[in-house]
Amino acid sequence: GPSDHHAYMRLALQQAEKSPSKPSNFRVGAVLLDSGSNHILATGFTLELPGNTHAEQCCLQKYADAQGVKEENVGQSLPDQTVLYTTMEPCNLRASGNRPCVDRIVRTKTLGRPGIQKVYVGVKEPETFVGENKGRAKLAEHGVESISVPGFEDEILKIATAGHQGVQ
Ligand SMILES: Nc1nc(=O)c(N)c(NC[C@H](O)[C@H](O)[C@H](O)COP(=O)(O)O)[nH]1
Ligand SMILES: [Zn+2]
Repeated sequence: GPSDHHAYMRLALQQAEKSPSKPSNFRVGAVLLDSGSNHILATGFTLELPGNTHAEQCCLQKYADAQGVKEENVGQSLPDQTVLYTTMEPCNLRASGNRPCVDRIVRTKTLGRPGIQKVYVGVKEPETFVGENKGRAKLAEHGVESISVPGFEDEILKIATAGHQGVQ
């Protein structure tokens, strides 16, 4: 129910606080969850893993590692009712040119596996780096529902932009 969504978004926010601040990205936290059993599959935060990684990407990579598969094939190992909580909506374009998380999420739907069914989002991505993020529509096209979890916007953005120029 709604209180569960708040609890998981709070957990994602706690992950974001672990992220080192960097002026060229946002500090984001994410939680990969089997909503059928309420078992947390993985948590992640921006830059947790080496290689300019995103929070959502770290969740997928960590779970893939635990399952002994490559991240690109992680969809085959995800439980039937997998959802993702992320403090900021998944990126649809990255200034670095690295593979966006929307593509990584869509890629989990493969070989008849349901992959990530829903993405619970704390805030939309600010237009700081790549303009308007239109990833929600792309997720919807591929059957991934995006659901807003309100109430944490100020905290999320404060954490996300720590270390940015001109932010107190
Ligand atoms: N949802 C989300 N999770 C993250 O962990 C993260 N860092 C961003 N940030 C989005 C922003 O658009 C990109 O951070 C910049 O476009 C720079 O791109 P890189 O991060 O260097 O690939 N967004
Ligand atoms: Zn991303």
